[in-house]
Amino acid sequence: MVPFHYQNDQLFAEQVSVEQLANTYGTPLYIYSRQAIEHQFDAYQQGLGDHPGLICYAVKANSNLGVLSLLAKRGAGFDIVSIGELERVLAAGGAPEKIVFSGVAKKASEMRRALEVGIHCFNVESQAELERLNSVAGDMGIQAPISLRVNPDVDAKTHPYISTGLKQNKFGVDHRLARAFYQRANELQHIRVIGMDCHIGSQLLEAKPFEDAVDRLLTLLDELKQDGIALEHIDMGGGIGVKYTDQDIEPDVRNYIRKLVGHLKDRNLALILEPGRSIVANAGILVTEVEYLKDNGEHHFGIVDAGMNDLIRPALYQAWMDIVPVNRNADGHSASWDIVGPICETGDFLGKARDLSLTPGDLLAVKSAGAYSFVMASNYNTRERPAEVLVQGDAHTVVRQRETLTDLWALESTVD
Ligand SMILES: Cc1ncc(COP(=O)(O)O)c(C=O)c1O
Ligand SMILES: N[C@@H](CCCC[NH3+])C(=O)O
Repeated sequence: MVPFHYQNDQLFAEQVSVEQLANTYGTPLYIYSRQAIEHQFDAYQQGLGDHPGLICYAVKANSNLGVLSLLAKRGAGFDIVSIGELERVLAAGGAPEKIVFSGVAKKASEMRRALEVGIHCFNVESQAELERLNSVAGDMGIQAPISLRVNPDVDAKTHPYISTGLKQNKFGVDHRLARAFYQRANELQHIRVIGMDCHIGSQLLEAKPFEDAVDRLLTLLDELKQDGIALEHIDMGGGIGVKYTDQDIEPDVRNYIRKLVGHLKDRNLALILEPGRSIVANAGILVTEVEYLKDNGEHHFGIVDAGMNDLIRPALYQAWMDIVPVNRNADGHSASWDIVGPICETGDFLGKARDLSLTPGDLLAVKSAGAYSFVMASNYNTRERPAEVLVQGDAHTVVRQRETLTDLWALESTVD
């Protein structure tokens, strides 16, 4: 599935010209391909096959209602980390009983709402959270279904900011303390223990860390059996990486899941997964227009109308994201360009040293911008966040309008 491709040197999103979309909706502009999202989600379902389980899309990766609603229609469950994400999923038509709730800082009000709507399970991340949940569920006279997020202390070999399964990370409960945690949870009147969870990090390109984590969890499951605690599911989180650079080899989703399912054979355990990036990253691009070219003899700057406020991954994680011309035929000045934005920060770049041929007015597309891109955008420098458009075949729909300037200060007031 190649959602973005060239026809006569013009970039297309499915069957729609990207230039046409930019002319219609303006830039900067996020464009998503519906087929690409569905294709990736289907790969997860196919990997699962007949094995009981649930693919809970990690809402944080791209929480646009259009994206959530198409996944809900496809049968997806959802992994959420806040009441905001919960309400978004419900607003998009997601089924509450297919929601798992992760996150280290759940408030009592968030727990109450999640219990009220009847989510599938809380991925509890600490002893203190467990006690709070027991008390909230107790006040409501019900039981809260839980899974413990185990921190298996394995090195996911990814950027340190997006590694989550090491003992120095704030996530989950140390695997050495997990058995005692389960024993305690099992004694609590308003807790129903149903699963075991882990999520070791994001943008993982190797299978080994996942395998180490599965081994740790299965050992723990066997110990729990000895304690008379039988679980219904194991949740291996998200984390499968995507190809950003030519050196990246993207893991095969179906094979990965089939392998996982193989580990669970004869164990009577459903498999839950929480993929985010691998479902949406390559289904999106950010389109930006070149405003100015600037050259000091040593450095060539292509100054574009999208900045770190629109797409922060390069600035925050030194992430490399491919930048391509929308019109490959454009006659421009060829050089090794730093593609920089309008924000007053030196770290405001989308890419450095990119061999491109540029003229002011050209359109560029930043690829793999469907995940952790618009969701991390801000209004820094009082800039409206971009519009988001979903393409399906030759049709296109605005799934989020561009903000207007007055939106930006609508909640503020002046003083005398
Ligand atoms: C608990 C949890 N589940 C799932 C995900 C989704 O991860 P990814 O987008 O790498 O698939 C994340 C983000 O890293 C997460 O924190
Ligand atoms: N925001 C990160 C991923 C974070 C994963 C969330 N646990 C990125 O852009 O790569």
